[in-house]
Amino acid sequence: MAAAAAGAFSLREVLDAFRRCVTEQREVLLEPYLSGWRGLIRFLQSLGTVFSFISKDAVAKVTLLEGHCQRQRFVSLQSMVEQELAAGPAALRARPDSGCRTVLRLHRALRWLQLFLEGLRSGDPRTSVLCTDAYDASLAAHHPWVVRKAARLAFCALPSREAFLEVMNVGPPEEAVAMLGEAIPYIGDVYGITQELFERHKLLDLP
Ligand SMILES: CCCCCCCC/C=C\CCCCCCCC(=O)N[C@@H](COP(=O)(O)O)[C@H](O)/C=C/CCCCCCCCCCCCC
Repeated sequence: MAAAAAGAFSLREVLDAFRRCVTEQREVLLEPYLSGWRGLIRFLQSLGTVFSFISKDAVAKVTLLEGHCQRQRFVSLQSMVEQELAAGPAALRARPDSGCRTVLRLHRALRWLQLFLEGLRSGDPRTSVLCTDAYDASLAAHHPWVVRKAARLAFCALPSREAFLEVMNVGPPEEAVAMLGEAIPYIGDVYGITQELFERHKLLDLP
């Protein structure tokens, strides 16, 4: 039985989802994008209640996007941006539930993930420090003081590097590290395409 079907986290399945995201035309497909996020959230939920304020926010954002995809038949990030912008940039900026503003939050979190996985791969055993550094270089600037405080406190409860490598469910630590090396470029690719798309449409500061 696949690890995901059994409810366990599998880095392989997250990697596969992000690999499936990017088409030959460099479009980002939303179904595998959200599937990758669901896999990551499963992992976060397994870390315990101290992280539940983070996982609840991530679940809410993925659920909102799934609803948009079903109702508006969005297939790719590019089609979502195009359709939501059709009403004009001002109308889009006024919408608190738009797909674009919601993807932007996950997009910033994807940068956090990329930096954190690079840190794990580097061999540095200080997971809390790695996580805080990645957070400070990505999401922190977009969060109010109280969220930054709560997030940094939660990072102190992170498991050790060995535990992270084990929970990836890909075998011995050296294989887990190799898989990190495989996964990071796919995540970086999705991040880069999204960043360029949002930059081009001036959507990087959607309120
Ligand atoms: C083997 C290694 C695997 C690593 C797997 C990591 C799994 C991480 C899974 C999910 C990451 C969390 C994604 C959080 C999305 C946050 C989006 C956001 O910025 N939301 C804020 C703004 O939203 P709006 O109010 O504008 O709608 C919202 O205010 C946030 C609230 C919650 C706090 C978010 C803190 C984010 C910290 C990210 C690091 C997660 C640490 C996980 C440790 C493994």
